Amino acid sequence: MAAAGSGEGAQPLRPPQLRGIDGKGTFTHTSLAVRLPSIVKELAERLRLNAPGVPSGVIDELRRLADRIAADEPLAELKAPFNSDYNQHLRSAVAADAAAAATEEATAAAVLGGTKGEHGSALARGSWLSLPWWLTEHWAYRCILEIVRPRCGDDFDPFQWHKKEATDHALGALRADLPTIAASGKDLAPLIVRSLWGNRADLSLTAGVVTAEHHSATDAVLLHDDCAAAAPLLASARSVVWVLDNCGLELLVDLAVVARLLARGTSVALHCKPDPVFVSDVMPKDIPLAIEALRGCCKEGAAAAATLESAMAAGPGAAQLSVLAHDYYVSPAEGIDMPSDVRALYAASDMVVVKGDANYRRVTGDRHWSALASMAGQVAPWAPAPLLLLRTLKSGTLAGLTEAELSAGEALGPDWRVSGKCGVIQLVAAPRSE
Ligand SMILES: O=P(O)(O)OC[C@@]1(O)O[C@H](CO)[C@@H](O)[C@@H]1O
Repeated sequence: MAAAGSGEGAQPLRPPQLRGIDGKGTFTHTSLAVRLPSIVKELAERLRLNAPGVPSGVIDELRRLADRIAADEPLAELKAPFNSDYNQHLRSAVAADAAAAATEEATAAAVLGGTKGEHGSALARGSWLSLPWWLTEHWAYRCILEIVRPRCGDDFDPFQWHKKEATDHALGALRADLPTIAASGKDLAPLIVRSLWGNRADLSLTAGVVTAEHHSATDAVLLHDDCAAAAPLLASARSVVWVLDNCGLELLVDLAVVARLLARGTSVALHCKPDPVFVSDVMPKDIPLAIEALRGCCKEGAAAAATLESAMAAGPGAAQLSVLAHDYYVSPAEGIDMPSDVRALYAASDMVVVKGDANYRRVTGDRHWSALASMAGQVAPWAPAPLLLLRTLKSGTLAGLTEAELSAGEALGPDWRVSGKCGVIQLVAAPRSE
């Protein structure tokens, strides 16, 4: 087990983070070597076709970025002032890997009589595949911003066409869902389950191509279900932080569910990304657009939109809706290292709903936990409030399962952890520290 990344000495030991060099054939390797370059290439192509105002130099640079990732080049420090905080993450990771590589090399040399340790020398590369995936994936989106912002403007969202398309595609499924969501009663379990499966419809899984394939949950497998404990806790919550994930069906369903919470008197703070990342992740400007889509969808959508808007304007004493975009959510920081202001907001709420795969990876630190590791005891004992993790499995990190759940997952075939077919509803209720 490796020591905690940037944490202080008192932190418990944690397993290593996922990396492309975990091996050919691993999802992490394929995701970095193939999928990420295709996301960037697809973006370049979309901008060429959809955004005539985007200079051709931007398109060319995006293509070159895709090639650099595919060629597993070493990461270079970012240059734009808005990216300056990120370089510290890179420097720490490179320094930690250089130290680990030196140890591995020495061990391999001693054990193998002078032969170099392959993993050790790979670790020392400081490249897309060798550095922690959690860092390199964020890095790719910072590089994209560094290419587009100077020439397209600070507010330019290169994924705006993806997001619009995902929203348009979602309307049919949404129309079918909204009456059920609007008619939900005291038991919030069905709303929790609906919000979970909204996370299947995600664009980075399909490398930026919008499909309707994941809009239905009929073939989905709920591997771990803490609804029985989570639903009453959510029902009694006075204030909830809701960490959003993707635009499209997921955001639309989540807003409809949030409208139900507001109608019950629960205040909700929506937390989202300040910058465009992971293709379709929600930024503040996407929320009014989603509310408009809800309004135009059907009468239940219009009612939800009205509830959301009046809660945004509500004063003290009424259920309020607020939106916060925080840099934490676009940084490669792990949950254990969350900034103190985010920690305080979590601690002041009765529950934090954490949506999706990437936000789950942040909670686990994107580490190689045993799937049987205890969420509250080992993975996230630092949680300042009960966390409700609603995640479809689209990447390797996983914890908090029972032996039976692990066997059930394994019985589904080799890609059960990454295919988006399985979901988990996990309540992480570590003892509160007050
Ligand atoms: O957070 P989401 O939208 O659920 O999923 C995002 C994500 O799954 O997309 C890729 C899919 O494998 C991963 O890099 C990343 O974690």
